[in-house]
Amino acid sequence: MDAFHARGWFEEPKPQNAVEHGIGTQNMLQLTPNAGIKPFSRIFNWGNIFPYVAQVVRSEKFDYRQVTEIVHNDVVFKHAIKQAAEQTLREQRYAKNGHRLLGRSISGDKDEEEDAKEGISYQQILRKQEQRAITILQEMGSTLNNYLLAFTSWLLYKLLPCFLSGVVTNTKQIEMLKNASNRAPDTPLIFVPLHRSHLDYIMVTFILTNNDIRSPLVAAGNNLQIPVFGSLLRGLGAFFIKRKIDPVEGKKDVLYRAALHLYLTHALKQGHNVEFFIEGGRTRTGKPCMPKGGILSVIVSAFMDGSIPDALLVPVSVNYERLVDGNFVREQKGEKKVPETFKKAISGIWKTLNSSYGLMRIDFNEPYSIRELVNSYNKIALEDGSAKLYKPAAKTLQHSQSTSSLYGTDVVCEEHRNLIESISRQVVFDCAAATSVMSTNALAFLLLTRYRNGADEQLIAAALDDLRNSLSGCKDLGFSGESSHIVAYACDLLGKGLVTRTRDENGRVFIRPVSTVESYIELGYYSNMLTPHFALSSILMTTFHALLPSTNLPDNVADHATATGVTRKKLIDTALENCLVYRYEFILNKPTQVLEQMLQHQLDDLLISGFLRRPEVDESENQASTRRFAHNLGLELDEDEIEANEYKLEAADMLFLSKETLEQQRFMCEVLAPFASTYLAVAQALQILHRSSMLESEFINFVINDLSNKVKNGSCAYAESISTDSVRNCLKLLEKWSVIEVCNQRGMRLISLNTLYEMSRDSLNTIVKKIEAVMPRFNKGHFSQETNAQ
Ligand SMILES: CCCCCCCCCCCCCCCC(=O)SCCNC(=O)CCNC(=O)[C@H](O)C(C)(C)COP(=O)(O)OP(=O)(O)OC[C@H]1O[C@@H](n2cnc3c(N)ncnc32)[C@H](O)[C@@H]1OP(=O)(O)O
Repeated sequence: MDAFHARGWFEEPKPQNAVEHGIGTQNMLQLTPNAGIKPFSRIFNWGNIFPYVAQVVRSEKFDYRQVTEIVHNDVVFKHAIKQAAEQTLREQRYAKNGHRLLGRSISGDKDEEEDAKEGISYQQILRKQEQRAITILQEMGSTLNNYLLAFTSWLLYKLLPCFLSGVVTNTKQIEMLKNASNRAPDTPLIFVPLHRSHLDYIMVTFILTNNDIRSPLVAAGNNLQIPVFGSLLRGLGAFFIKRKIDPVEGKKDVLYRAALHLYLTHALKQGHNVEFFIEGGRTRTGKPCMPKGGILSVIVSAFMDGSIPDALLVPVSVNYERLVDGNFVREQKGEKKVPETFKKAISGIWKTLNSSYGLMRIDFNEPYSIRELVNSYNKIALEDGSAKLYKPAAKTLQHSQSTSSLYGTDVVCEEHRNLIESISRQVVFDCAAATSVMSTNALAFLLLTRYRNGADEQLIAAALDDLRNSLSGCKDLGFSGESSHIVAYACDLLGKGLVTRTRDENGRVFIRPVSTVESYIELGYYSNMLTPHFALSSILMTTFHALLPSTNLPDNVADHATATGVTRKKLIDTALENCLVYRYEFILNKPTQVLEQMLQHQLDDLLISGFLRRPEVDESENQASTRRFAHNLGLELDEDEIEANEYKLEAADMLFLSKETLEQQRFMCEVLAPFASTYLAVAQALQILHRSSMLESEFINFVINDLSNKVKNGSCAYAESISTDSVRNCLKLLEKWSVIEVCNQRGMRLISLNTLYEMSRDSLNTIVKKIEAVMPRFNKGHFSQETNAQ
């Protein structure tokens, strides 16, 4: 194992500790930058003997101000309490009298008399709302303090090495953050990590604290408010929020919204850094989830209304060789999430301490300035001439509601929504793109896309070499060294539950995935880290094969070559449509990138790599472009000439199958095939909604059971297609396409077919066909010919 290198770490392999420092990266578990600093130069430096104690004692202490009191005294909060009381009063009157009395004023003497007769008291309601406001703030507020941070930090120095071989980060990135916070101390840092594990937020705070950067307040779901741990997290920076902000769909919880809005705004004003998980929870699939906009909208509003001069959004990428919190297989199979409890937390910690998870990699990416983001959004809006410009308020808004955030006007204006959505998609895209690929990601990806039935270790190592070549320059690799060693190392980390390694009588090692549904789903989690990177190529390859005419053309067809090719335009147009199928599954481009251009680039790359073939035309590229130019100008040509030219143009733009790379093409198609299978199963299941609506959860269970049966009887080749998350994403797509309607009845989501699809079976078949277009044609197309030939 000593030849294996985690990137930039194992320059001088040491058997006792697999991690070595490399250029630019550091193992944070071994770094105690403050330990060697003597407070008084003449005194004996005990820091050299107790480096961890010295580190935490000597690290910089900050003034972490409490903000609940400030929020409580804010006039806007008092106004929100009144608003909430009036809302309740109206509801109570409605419950007693129906809409007859809805128009009544809140506090006229006569109305109060009427209310008293019906047993309704506004003053009592107001007192209850005041009480509720205090409870909300108490439950929300963080009690971040230096002493608890220091003690926990010391404990982590001792405990983390028990189960992690290292926490790798780039020291330049830390320097960049320090400089940013020193240069503009009144500009808060907003850390936005993609969420994989509970260790994410622990490590972000640990690294910042130990590098003398202000620890952030972290938005934590209130399901983590469990005994003991809840208070600990609160003292370490957590401020608790409801995961679903409005308990009743369609009715805004104004008081809660105001509390969260004001808590965050005042925290930023008081100089706190903030961290939040923009996906709203840990990814269950290994690939990023679609972002949520609530917290970000408050931060942008704080800049807009002049509460803060700017804020720096720091996208944080986190990855693990082996996920510390176990896996999400149960949830993907449709079983309910087990709630967080004290017992579960303790047993989780115990299990973690007794296991080995390899390396954790954490990257603090280049920050975005909110000010700059808003400016560039405005620039685009100006060029477009369509959207409204966004301008920060001329002076601080102190007593009015925001017009653009959680607590504000009833409808958040569309421009603001677009701005927040663009920023959040940009951040998620960047975080995902900057996430380092770990050895386990690479191995799982190869096993699932190429060697589902297993392969010789040397073959997998050669495939890993290819993968590393194809990733070089565009993805950061969290490992280095000989591929055969990396494969063996990754197998060990994934463990016997996921992959088996057997040696035959000739001493050759054979590696294969364990063939259970659970192991495929878990391998899918590791593999999916790479899936977004190959998604566009996979869509292009799948679309190309779907568009290729039948393989059984008789040889006497007039122009065989043209008949077995696809025009570039047709390929791009159809691929664009297919990209839309995955709109809730992947963020395929940044808001600043044009998807069509990205597809064109990706297609050029596929051509360069020999996945597709260009025609061998009998004219030079120069001649072709002149012809194209003339065509575009619509120069005068006679009919025959036009026809001949168009034919030549089309022939020059044709793309053909490359028989030499069929195997690689198949691998590329395999990347998205499991998602396509899930989507197809959902589309096919829609018919059970005919003339009857169904609870969304029941429908999801139906699809998951259907997929499980298909996997069992072999009609679905991908056990990892059993994915509740992808079923949900597909339902969002169908809702967007107006195929289904989702309505909320007393907190339960009911789905039914829209009228058009209810009336006509043909329309439903069109949807099935539209989704079938993203299924690779392994059984009908050129791949099956290749298989037949073998
Ligand atoms: C030394 C060592 C120490 C170590 C030890 C450290 C430990 C230190 C702490 C531990 C800490 C634990 C941390 C755990 C990790 C989690 O617990 S992760 C889960 C919790 N965090 C999050 O969810 C953060 C991201 N989520 C959000 O921002 C969500 O929007 C919210 C705020 C939760 C609300 O979600 P929701 O109820 O689903 O509602 P959503 O559809 O998002 O919209 C709500 C409103 O936001 C606004 N909004 C939404 N989208 C937009 C938009 N695009 N534009 C404008 N406004 C928008 C609108 O006002 C919207 O209301 P409507 O106008 O639609 O009615």
